[in-house]
Amino acid sequence: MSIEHVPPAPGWHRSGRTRGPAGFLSRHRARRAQRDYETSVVAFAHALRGEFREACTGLHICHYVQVAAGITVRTPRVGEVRPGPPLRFTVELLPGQEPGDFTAKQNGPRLAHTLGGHGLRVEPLAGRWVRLVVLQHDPLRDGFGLPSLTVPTGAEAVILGRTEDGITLGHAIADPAHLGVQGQNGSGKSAFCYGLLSQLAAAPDVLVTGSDITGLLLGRAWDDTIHRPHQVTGTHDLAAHAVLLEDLVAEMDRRLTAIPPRQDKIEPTAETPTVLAVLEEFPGLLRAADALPKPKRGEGIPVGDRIRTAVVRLLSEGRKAAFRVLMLAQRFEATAVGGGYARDQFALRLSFRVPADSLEMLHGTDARPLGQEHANADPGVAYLSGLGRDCERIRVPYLGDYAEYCDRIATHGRRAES
Ligand SMILES: Nc1ncnc2c1ncn2[C@@H]1O[C@H](COP(=O)(O)OP(=O)(O)OP(=O)(O)O)[C@@H](O)[C@H]1O
Repeated sequence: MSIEHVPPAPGWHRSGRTRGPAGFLSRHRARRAQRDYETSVVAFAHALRGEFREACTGLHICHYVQVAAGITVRTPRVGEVRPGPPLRFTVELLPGQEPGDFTAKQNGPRLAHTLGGHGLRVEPLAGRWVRLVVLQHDPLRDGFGLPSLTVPTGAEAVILGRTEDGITLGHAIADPAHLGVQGQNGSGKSAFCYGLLSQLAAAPDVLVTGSDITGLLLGRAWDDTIHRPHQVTGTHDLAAHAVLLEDLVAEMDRRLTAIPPRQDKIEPTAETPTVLAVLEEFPGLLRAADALPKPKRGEGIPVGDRIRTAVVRLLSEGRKAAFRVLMLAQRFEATAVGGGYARDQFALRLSFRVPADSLEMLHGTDARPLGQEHANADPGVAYLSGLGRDCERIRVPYLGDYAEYCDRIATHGRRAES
């Protein structure tokens, strides 16, 4: 059985006022409707307490207490109940319990299903009290569009996605984290990056630079913007990718030596922007560069090695110089992304649909239980580690088709001041 609260009749308000014409009869009806409503809320709260208690017992979110008559079960006490939607109620944790106990080990969806919802969000309140919010929909299943918005500065958070408990997550590119994104063909990596870059395109203290052998994420869409001269695309001149990355390393070194006294990092400004180095399909770039004829001994360094060295330096030393790397790959295998050391530098990691072993490779053993399920994830559903949160699945926003991305960059992309 699940519980349901029937909302009051249209025109009625909790305050007791109605929207109808004034007069004795309507006041009488309003008072009666209010009484009915209050009675229904009390009955609903009573039913909810019973269901919640049973669910907690079933899931062992309870204490077993030995009394003279045998063993009795104590469950967290329910306080205020608001029928919603969404249904929310406060709960006092038992000694030794944590807010996370309600969502650990699949407890969240199980509790929510008992209470007639889809998922559960836990919001810590004061002391031992928490608020439980029963979500009606599956936030991962419901896509959400990305409005045409941009951030005014890299210090402001761009929208990353929506969690299973319905919270919208953001991330400021000025925060010291490199981003690693993996996913099979068609899993939604590019669409995610279209959304991310379009939100950053106008910020005066962000420069979107990088290498893109496909020429779709960077390149033509950015023509006429201030970012475009700092982007290299295509496979016709692979050495140009190495040159760009080496130039970025030189700029990083210049910044590191110019850090003002008593500071240990560069504060991004319009003159010294956060440099977002996008590496679209990086393993593909390395493969293509490694396939070039090797220079003879003493005649220079192979292009692939130059790219690897530059990227490892950006990853390991770039954070303090306001350099951020956004690397995309179908699979974050150490050899494919410049080594295990390079892979370890990504503080923020997102996996779109990938086989279970790839998921574990990037996110560690914590991700193992979700491996099979995530291997069949819909496009736009990603597994996320980082941001100081537990690993979780999110639905990333969808801006629309590629033409929409081009339009947004053309509209918002920062231009040189004339
Ligand atoms: N967030 C999303 N919400 C809904 N649908 C999405 C989302 N992201 C992607 N899609 C759908 O999935 C399709 C493939 O997405 P996308 O091109 O971004 O995948 P990809 O991982 O970049 O693949 P490839 O490696 O081939 O470029 C899109 O055309 C779109 O229809």
